[in-house]
Amino acid sequence: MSIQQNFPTINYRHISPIVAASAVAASVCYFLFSKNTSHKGLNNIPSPKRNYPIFGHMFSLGKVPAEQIDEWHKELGPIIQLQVGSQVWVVVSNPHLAHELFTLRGSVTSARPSHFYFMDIYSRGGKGVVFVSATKSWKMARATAMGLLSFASVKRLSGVFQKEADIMVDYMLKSTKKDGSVDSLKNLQLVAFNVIMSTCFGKRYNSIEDPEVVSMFAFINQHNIYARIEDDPGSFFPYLSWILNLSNKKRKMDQFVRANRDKLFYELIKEARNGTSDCFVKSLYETDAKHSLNDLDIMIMMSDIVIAGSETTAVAMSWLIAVTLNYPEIQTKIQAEIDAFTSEYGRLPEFSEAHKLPYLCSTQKESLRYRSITTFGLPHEASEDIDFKGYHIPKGAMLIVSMKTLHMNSDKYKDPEKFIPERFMDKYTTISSAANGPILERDQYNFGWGRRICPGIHLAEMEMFEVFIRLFSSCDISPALDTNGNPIKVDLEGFRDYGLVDAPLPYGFRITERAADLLFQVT
Ligand code: HEM
Repeated sequence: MSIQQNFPTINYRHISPIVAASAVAASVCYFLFSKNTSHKGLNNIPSPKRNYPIFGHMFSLGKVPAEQIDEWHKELGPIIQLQVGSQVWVVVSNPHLAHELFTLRGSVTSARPSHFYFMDIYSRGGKGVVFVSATKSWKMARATAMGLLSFASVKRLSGVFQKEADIMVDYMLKSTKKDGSVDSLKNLQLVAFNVIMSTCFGKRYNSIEDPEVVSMFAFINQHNIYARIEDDPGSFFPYLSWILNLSNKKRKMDQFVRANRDKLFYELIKEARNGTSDCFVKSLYETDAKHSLNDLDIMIMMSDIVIAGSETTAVAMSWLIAVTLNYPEIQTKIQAEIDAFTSEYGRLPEFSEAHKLPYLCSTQKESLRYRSITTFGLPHEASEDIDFKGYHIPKGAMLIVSMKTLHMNSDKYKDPEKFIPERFMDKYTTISSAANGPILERDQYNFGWGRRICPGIHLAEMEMFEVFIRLFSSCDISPALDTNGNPIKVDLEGFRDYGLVDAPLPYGFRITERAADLLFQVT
């Protein structure tokens, strides 16, 4: 299992001796010359022992930081402070605290921590939505993204979701016949990617091996690598910024982004503008001609949406399938619910009728709760000193949520280690309205908080709904078989670092058509 921490990713295997040695030297200077400030009347946030000079808690975080942080929360409570190099991390693990910090105090907690690659190279000094601080330009980009991804706008895309889901099911059926099983992620990645590409550029691909898809994933993969500490030692040890300046890494990063991301996206934008399909690019250039985004703003926004919107949804769907393979009764119940709908209405349900499928919708919520898509969401930053519930949070502190601890909170969720969709069945709400509603009614927290809450939530929710309706109405899924013909259990405990997200460990599964008398024929 790999070590994973989002934005920036710390992968200790990638801390070279030169970075470590320079960190020691630089941080000694930092400690000698930095001012010691006190904050009258305010308490220090509880902080774990094993805080070593220079590196702070960096190496105490262990191989799986989420698990160590979970332990520290059990020992010290729902808010803890860590020192990681020269960075201060404030980690919260309680829904109410997170809500107060990120939503109610959002005016001072909605910045993003500075990271050289994200800010200077990828976002060209602050353009786009995801990786930039809470500036005026972010506000404008975010408002545009919110418009593109609004419920009304996404609802018009249901045909795209349905078509991609049908193609996926058909392809998986053929692959199971041919190869015996299908991969846990690849087909879901293609659906999610095609949904985003159709939405943004009016373009889809037949295969994940298509050269353009390969180039896109290669770009995203390298993008995730540049997020690691090795590539931005300056944010952990400010005195190390010179390393980036001296080495030609900055130039390499810049060349990489221009030669790959910019080239790819400008080409896609050109095609979309000349094409006939309705898509975000067309709408930005034609319908909303009054908006004040320029070509570079639009290119970076599209890149943000592709990066934020494809792997996340694919991984969420892969977790739900993984759980269903280990607990076959879930599939039986979902199918019974869909069958009841189709026999009453003579057709498959639309997303607007999701409330008539409370078990499927609750399973989606429970799957997101049971296995979080990210370890820590995306970090925010304190843009000024904050007095938070009698604690002092220093300006510049990185503010993160411990998703695992939050989703395994036994005050909020009874028997949190168990997969129980029924826990959400007493009151139907969509995932998006729960996430944007009162704190007590939130079902899970994967989509973040406050002013930075995920604007793609409607798209993600509708896409997942359409995929599961199409998959479970016409097919049965079952685990792959070993060489003796025995079903292989899926490992739900481990996860693999998939850039911004935590994916299930690879598994295979079979999909077969349901018996003809059960099958509702899609026309
Ligand atoms: C299961 C699917 C998804 C999950 C779990 C997810 C999760 C998140 C999280 C945790 C954040 C950061 C929120 C914060 O800072 O508090 C975020 C931001 C964002 N997401 Fe998603 N996301 C998903 C799908 C999508 C999709 C489908 C899109 C676009 C089509 C999208 C676009 C964005 C954008 C643009 C942001 C940046 C918002 C900002 O910084 O202002 N996401 N998402």
